[in-house]
Amino acid sequence: MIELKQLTKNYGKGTHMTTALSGLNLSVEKGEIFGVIGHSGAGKSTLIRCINLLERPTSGEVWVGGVDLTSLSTKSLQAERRKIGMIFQHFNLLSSATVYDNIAFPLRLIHTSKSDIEQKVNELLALVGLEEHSDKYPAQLSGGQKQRVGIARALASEPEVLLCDEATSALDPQTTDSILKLLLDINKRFELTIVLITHEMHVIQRICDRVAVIHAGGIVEHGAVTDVFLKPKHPVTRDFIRGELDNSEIIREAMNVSSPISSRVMKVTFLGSKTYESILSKIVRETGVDFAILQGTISTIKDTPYGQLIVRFEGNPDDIVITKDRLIQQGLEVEVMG
Ligand SMILES: Nc1ncnc2c1ncn2[C@@H]1O[C@H](COP(=O)(O)OP(=O)(O)OP(=O)(O)O)[C@@H](O)[C@H]1O
Repeated sequence: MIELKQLTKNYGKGTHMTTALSGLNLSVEKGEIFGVIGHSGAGKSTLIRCINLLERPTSGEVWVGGVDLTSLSTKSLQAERRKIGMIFQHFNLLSSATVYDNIAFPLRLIHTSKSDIEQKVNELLALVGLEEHSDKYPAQLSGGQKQRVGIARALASEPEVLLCDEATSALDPQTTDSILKLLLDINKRFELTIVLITHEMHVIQRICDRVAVIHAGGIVEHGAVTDVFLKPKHPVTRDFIRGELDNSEIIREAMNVSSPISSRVMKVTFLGSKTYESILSKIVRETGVDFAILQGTISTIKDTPYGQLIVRFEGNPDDIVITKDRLIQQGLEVEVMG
């Protein structure tokens, strides 16, 4: 659906030049929710603004729905842009227009009839749960309500792609959750492809199918959220996950515990239905190894349950190896940490 090829964006010239994106490649499938995460200054905003050419790349190609946007005339680009909606961190609503008129705005631009506008805006108001607020002005709304208007406005021209530029960063956790639920709902209902940028891993964990980690203008790691989240490879990814699954301190302490018999610390990861099975207890009963759980998390990544335990196994060294092998045979991920 979206393909970015060798995308480079430089701001300024000569000694004042900043390279925001450097030969970046990225591919987003139709109907998925794709997250891009990165620290401040990594190039997230530049990247998302290049997808609808709000920012024109210095070089490279931007393919959306089989069309290279960088090759189009201004008029053709305007038509293609209608297929791409966008929402913003600070909502970007027209402050002097009512909720109704904000949502109607893109439809008036393309000369939609008054009755069609009325029907469409009412549908969208119901979709985002703002039927009661259509005559209010943005200043009379909460942050979450403003973002709902932003979403309704973005959907008015029935786009195939929705770009979300830090759409929940200005909202409190509860409101963030309700907006993320709404995005999930419209993704399913309209098979809408969603690309979002964020610096918050929990946003990715909650709704994204795949994720790319951006650092210094390039993608350093990408894949299914379950893979990237549970088996991070790049230091920047590990950095983001540290807040969610921090186990460095507890492992350091566990290493210092002196034990009369041999012991190994392992990270055991369960995914999907295995999260709820009693695999660990069955295996240690057979191998005769004891264990202490040093840390444990059970949560979900989008709809997929997962569990991650940091376990110290104690016993005969051969039996500990057999325990590890059996866990792997049962389809669990095991990483020996020390
Ligand atoms: N209009 C501009 N002129 C000059 N430099 C810019 C411009 N916009 C962005 N940059 C620079 O490009 C780099 C990437 O910025 P960008 O805003 O894309 O990063 P970001 O990951 O979105 O950061 P943040 O999360 O802080 O918004 C930064 O070094 C930034 O200073």
